[in-house]
Amino acid sequence: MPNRCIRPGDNPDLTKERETCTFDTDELAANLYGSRRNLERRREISQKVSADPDFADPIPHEFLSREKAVDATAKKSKVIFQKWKNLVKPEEMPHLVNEAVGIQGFPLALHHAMFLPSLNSQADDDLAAEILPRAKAYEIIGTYAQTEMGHGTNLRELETTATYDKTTQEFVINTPTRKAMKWWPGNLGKMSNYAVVCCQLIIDGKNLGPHNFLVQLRCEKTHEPLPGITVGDIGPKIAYNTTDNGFLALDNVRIPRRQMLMKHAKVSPDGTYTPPIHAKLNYGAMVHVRAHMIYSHGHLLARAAAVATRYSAVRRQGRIENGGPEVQILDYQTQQHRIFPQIARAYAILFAGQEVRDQYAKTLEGIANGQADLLPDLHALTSGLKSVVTFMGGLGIEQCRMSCGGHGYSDASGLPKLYGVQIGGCTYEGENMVMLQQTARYLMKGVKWAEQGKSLSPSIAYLGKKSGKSLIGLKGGDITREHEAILETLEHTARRLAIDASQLWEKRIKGGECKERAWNGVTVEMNRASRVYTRLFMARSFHRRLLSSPSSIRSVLSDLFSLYLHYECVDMAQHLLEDGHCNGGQIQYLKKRLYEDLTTLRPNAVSLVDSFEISDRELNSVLGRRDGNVYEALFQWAKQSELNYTDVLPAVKNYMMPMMEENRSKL
Ligand SMILES: CCCCC/C=C\C/C=C\C/C=C\C/C=C\C/C=C/C(=O)SCCNC(=O)CCNC(=O)[C@H](O)C(C)(C)COP(=O)(O)OP(=O)(O)OC[C@H]1O[C@@H](n2cnc3c(N)ncnc32)[C@H](O)[C@@H]1OP(=O)(O)O
Ligand SMILES: Cc1cc2nc3c(=O)[nH]c(=O)nc-3n(C[C@H](O)[C@H](O)[C@H](O)COP(=O)(O)OP(=O)(O)OC[C@H]3O[C@@H](n4cnc5c(N)ncnc54)[C@H](O)[C@@H]3O)c2cc1C
Repeated sequence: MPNRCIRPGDNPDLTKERETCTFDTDELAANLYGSRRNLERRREISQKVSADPDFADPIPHEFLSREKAVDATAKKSKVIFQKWKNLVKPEEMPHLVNEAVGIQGFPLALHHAMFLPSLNSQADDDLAAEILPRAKAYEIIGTYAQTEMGHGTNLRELETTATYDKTTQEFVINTPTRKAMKWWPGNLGKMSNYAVVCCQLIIDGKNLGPHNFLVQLRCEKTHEPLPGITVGDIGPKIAYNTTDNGFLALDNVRIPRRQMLMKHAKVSPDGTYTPPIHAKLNYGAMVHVRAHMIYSHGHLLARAAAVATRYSAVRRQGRIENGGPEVQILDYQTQQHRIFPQIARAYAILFAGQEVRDQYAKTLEGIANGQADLLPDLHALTSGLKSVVTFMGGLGIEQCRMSCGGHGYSDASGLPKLYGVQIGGCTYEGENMVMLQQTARYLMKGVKWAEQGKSLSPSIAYLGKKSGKSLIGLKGGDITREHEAILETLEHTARRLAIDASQLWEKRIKGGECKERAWNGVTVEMNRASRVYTRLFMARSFHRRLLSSPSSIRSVLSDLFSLYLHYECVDMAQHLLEDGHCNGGQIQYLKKRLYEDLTTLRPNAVSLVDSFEISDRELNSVLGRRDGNVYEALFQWAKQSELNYTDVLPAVKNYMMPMMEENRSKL
């Protein structure tokens, strides 16, 4: 079944790859994006962005200074949020932004990712009615300022205060120390004129913990900082350099009482405090991003896998047997072992990302109706997924980069930037080690509920099941039964690790340690349990997708799922072996199956990444271009380096030439 990416003039190796494809790449892409219509819209947006002169790049971003890159990004963002705003649906916006602007951030990133969601879910009706229409119409730009120079993880110790003044019915917002400055919030430095600022709420001298407040930072007319406000950019970073992550100090800035976000927690004019229905509803914007970043991080890995796979199909280097032409590097088993699991993981993450977004929407609906009972499960799942996916994605992108040899190290590959953006996710929205512990807290409760025979939510239902013997390798040639056997083994392992961690914790408590110190003595094991819980969820989610897929793509998805399961199990072999649930022979069997999967998937590798349906513009990689004509493109790309504007650089003229001249004259 030919892949529809084939076009005349393409690199012949890539064309051959696409001709040997065994499935309909459009069917898989439509399944990935939800429907044929969504796929068509995705293509339409890509084509229209490419054709819009307002989005044209005179030179690639990689060659721009930070200031110029920020400028170009702001210019394009204006086009998106004025000219294009009504041409796309909200759910198409992330694709439009990726396509038009790229992945390093843009002036309205935090406005969309956190400012609007905070206001939507936490502002009371009056404040929402006043501010939301203005924010949605982009009359103002906002961000989410929570992290401080001294505290990011431990929100209980944030130092910024909002002290209620009953006499004027105002909050006084203050930054008491240098390290209490807000530090890191995206788009805070230069773009935003408003922010949701997280402060300790103080009433009558009593600290009621972190709450959110809407604060105007800059004059709406001049954009100058308002009195009492010190604000700016924190400087260059590994990536996200078109984002103005910022600092902010507030010197006793007064805001009206109604600018506290009071949908859940409330302060009445006389200073009476009413707590929310769930203590952590103030943390809702973080759950929003965690729930959405899974999918977007899956897409980052998908891009890297697309670059590495296509490039490995056009790159020829060395021979496997003597004689004949040099081989495509994609034929080396080590190359397949590096790249194919990344393709499978990218699909797995995208599928899980879609499921968790749906779960988030349901939870939000419940909260709107006064029911927060789905929140703990969602918080545990998003915390685990955010941690596992960003780490897995970072490792995967780095594998893809290394698999492209020297050219992978060049910005022309697009891979270094992808890596920088991906690993940012290990830190933001809660450092991974910290978030895994949030998941572990929930697992520990789950273990107890299971012991007590209580009902368990779907994501931890496995904690209540009984383990049988692992049937890996004992299910004959039936792939469906093999998948089930592996999933059951993963369930056993996730359950066993959670129970072991719980017992280790209890043992320390019984030994005399307080709960918290005992916890710190077992967190490595706790986090291990959280990771396996998360990886089990991802495997189950992929399996659900496989079972519901149309027959036209069932076979290739099943091959991919097999590789995914075999790879994950070999990667986690230590956990499978530790309690004797699996034996060495079963791990050998899984490895053998994995190597078979590499061979099975080889003919479909290029087509599997074509089905990610990432346009050349969005991919932004000379090595990953759809037509595979990389060498000429590499030279054309390098010619644009600013060092090539002149043959003899001032740096050479001013320093190197005189040095050589002086040294020559000494002889
Ligand atoms: C154009 C359109 C674009 C659309 C874009 C949409 C999506 C965007 C996708 C990508 C984003 C792109 C760009 C954005 C890039 C970067 C943005 C980054 C932003 C930030 O980083 S914001 C700052 C984030 N900061 C953190 O995450 C801090 C981490 N720390 C914490 O969360 C907490 O301090 C803590 C670790 C959870 C501890 O808090 P604490 O109050 O001490 O609580 P505990 O005692 O540990 O727990 C008590 C109890 O509460 C439960 N809990 C904790 N948190 C939550 C929560 N958020 N929700 C629900 N429940 C929660 C916890 O489980 C405990 O429960 P128990 O039952 O066990 O008691
Ligand atoms: C690209 C980027 C964008 C960001 N955007 C925003 C934004 O828009 N708004 C905003 O408010 N913030 C933002 N942040 C800040 C980010 O949310 C914090 O950096 C993050 O929550 C981690 O907090 P921290 O920096 O205080 O790290 P720390 O907590 O100091 O972590 C340092 C180390 O200590 C460990 N550690 C800390 N506490 C524990 C614990 N309890 N148990 C075990 N280990 C622990 C961590 O695991 C880590 O290894 C952004 C950060 C980045 C990198």
